[in-house]
Amino acid sequence: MAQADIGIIGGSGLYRMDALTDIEEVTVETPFGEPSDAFICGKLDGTPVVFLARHGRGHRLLPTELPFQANIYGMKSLGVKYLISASAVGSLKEEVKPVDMVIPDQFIDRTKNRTATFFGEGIVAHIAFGDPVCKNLATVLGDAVESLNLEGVTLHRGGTYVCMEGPAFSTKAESHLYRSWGATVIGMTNLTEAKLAREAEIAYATLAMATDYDCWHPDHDSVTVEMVIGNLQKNAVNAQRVIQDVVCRLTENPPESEAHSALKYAVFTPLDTAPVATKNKLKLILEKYM
Ligand SMILES: CSC[C@H]1O[C@H](OP(=O)(O)O)[C@H](O)[C@@H]1O
Ligand SMILES: Nc1ncnc2[nH]cnc12
Repeated sequence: MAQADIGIIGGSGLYRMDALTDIEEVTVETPFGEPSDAFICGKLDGTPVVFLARHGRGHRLLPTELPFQANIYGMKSLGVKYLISASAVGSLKEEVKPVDMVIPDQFIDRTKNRTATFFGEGIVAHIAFGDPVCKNLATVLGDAVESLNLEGVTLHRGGTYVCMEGPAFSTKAESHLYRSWGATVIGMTNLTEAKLAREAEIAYATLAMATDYDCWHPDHDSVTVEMVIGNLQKNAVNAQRVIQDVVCRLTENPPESEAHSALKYAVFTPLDTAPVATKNKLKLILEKYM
């Protein structure tokens, strides 16, 4: 099976990477069910990468329906060590305008209906998640954005991403509440992915691209899909340029990441007495500690 150190998950609007060459579609079977779509393995300027359309090609899956565990497990099984998420978000701050890019360094969990761990069934682990994003990967991502000087795009390094369940957008009361908490952007996917990536010891960072001002903004009564789609295409073009640049930087200088040893002190259950079936299910993730 193809292997790559770098994975890319494309969110709303980003369903393919135009610059990929030597493409091979890989279907991965996982103990956590079917991933969102086939993994698109290929090369970006000569570097092997894996791309996955988060909602599937054709955008078929609701945020709640996303097979987060299978997607991250699939990336792990393809050898991914650095995972970049490209995502559409609503802006919760005046200064973050639509088409701006934010590289969040924190998340607030407002999800209600999804599984955000690989563990359970006899094996307990608690990963550290105080810094949920890989700082070094986020720095490389920010440097890539900065170097490109994209027209009309301001980069915001750091910020808090509220992850809501969806699929409906927020009420005004919720949107104002999140602003009062000092949050920067809102989306429906990245916190769940970041947790699972950390459990799988994959460094994770998000390129969040604003599509709208959510519903708090006095000039916008409600968020509409029309509003979001208007900016998605521009964001998808920009995201591809950023990703190409990031891949080049990661190839030249792969950063260290604390995520790569996240499980070292996280597993509470003695593995020698843990259920064999669960050990087998988690072998890919726990192998180096067994
Ligand atoms: C199409 S607007 C709402 C949708 O867009 C974002 O998806 P993603 O994070 O995959 O880019 C947001 O989280 C919602 O799922
Ligand atoms: N306003 C918003 N709320 C949640 N997810 C979003 N994705 C894009 N815009 C969003």
